[in-house]
Amino acid sequence: MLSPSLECLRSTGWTPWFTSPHSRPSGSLWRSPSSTTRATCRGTLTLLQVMREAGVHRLVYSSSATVYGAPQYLPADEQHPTGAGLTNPYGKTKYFCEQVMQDLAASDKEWRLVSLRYFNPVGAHPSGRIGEDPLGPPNNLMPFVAQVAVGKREELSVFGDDYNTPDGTGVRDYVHVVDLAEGHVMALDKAFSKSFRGYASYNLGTGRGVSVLEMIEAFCRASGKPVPYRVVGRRAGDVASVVASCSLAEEQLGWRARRDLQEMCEDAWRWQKLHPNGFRSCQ
Ligand SMILES: O=c1ccn([C@@H]2O[C@H](COP(=O)(O)OP(=O)(O)O[C@H]3O[C@H](CO)[C@H](O)[C@H](O)[C@H]3O)[C@@H](O)[C@H]2O)c(=O)[nH]1
Repeated sequence: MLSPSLECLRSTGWTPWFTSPHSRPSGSLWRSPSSTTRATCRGTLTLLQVMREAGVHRLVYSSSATVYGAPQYLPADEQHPTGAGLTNPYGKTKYFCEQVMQDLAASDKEWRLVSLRYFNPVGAHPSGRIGEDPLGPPNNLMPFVAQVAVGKREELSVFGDDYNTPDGTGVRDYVHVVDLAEGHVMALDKAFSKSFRGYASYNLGTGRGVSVLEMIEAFCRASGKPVPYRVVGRRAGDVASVVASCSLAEEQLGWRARRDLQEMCEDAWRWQKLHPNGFRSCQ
């Protein structure tokens, strides 16, 4: 099983490797906890093992703000405790993988491991040619809102309006996928910088909290379409608010999110409008 990957790593020589965040389950964060654990943990452990065998020691890792669980303070910086009070199995797997990488870096000075803690990636490429194409009903907020706006779904279920937030709905730190992509380029520079060894994690967000209702409003403005919604009960594993402090990424990677909520909605809408059936519309 390891040989093709090993060959691939050897042939690319020094190229660092990313792990995909796609090990996130497509349904609820609680669905199939064993397959989530298998995909995230086994995938990461296998990759690290193959990298070591191939003599490749640089990695930019896709982690998640879920490692902070229900945050004890906001905005959450990288010093915020991780692993305590994790609210779903996905968060536990990301926490575990971060711990493994820290141990690895402590045991062998060759490693240069950069973990990026994504907050809530949304939006699409501004060309409208690359976007999110969930299989089945979207689990995440923005793709669901986009599918309601384009008429594929009747209404959005808002999961709870009794949180301790300004309008009672969940608050998240949404970050444009192109900003996120740029963060990876900066992280690569870090992994290759002469002064860096070991392990480091960085938050990638905007530092701005947006509620579910604010997101609906912004999307209606960007699309010119109505987004009917109905408030239902809370979703298991959700927390009230998660907002990033991104000053470490700015200081050490030179990265800062530059795109605002309106741009996130406009780009997501362009993709959705041009490709109502996702990549199947491209054929
Ligand atoms: O149909 C929906 C979907 C979501 N929400 C609400 O919208 C907010 C955002 O929910 P998402 O599912 O879009 O995102 P999460 O915050 O649950 O999870 C995301 O952020 C996490 C970090 O905080 C992880 O990175 C995870 O992989 C990523 O999907 C939450 O308040 C949620 O309750 C709804 O009201 N209705």
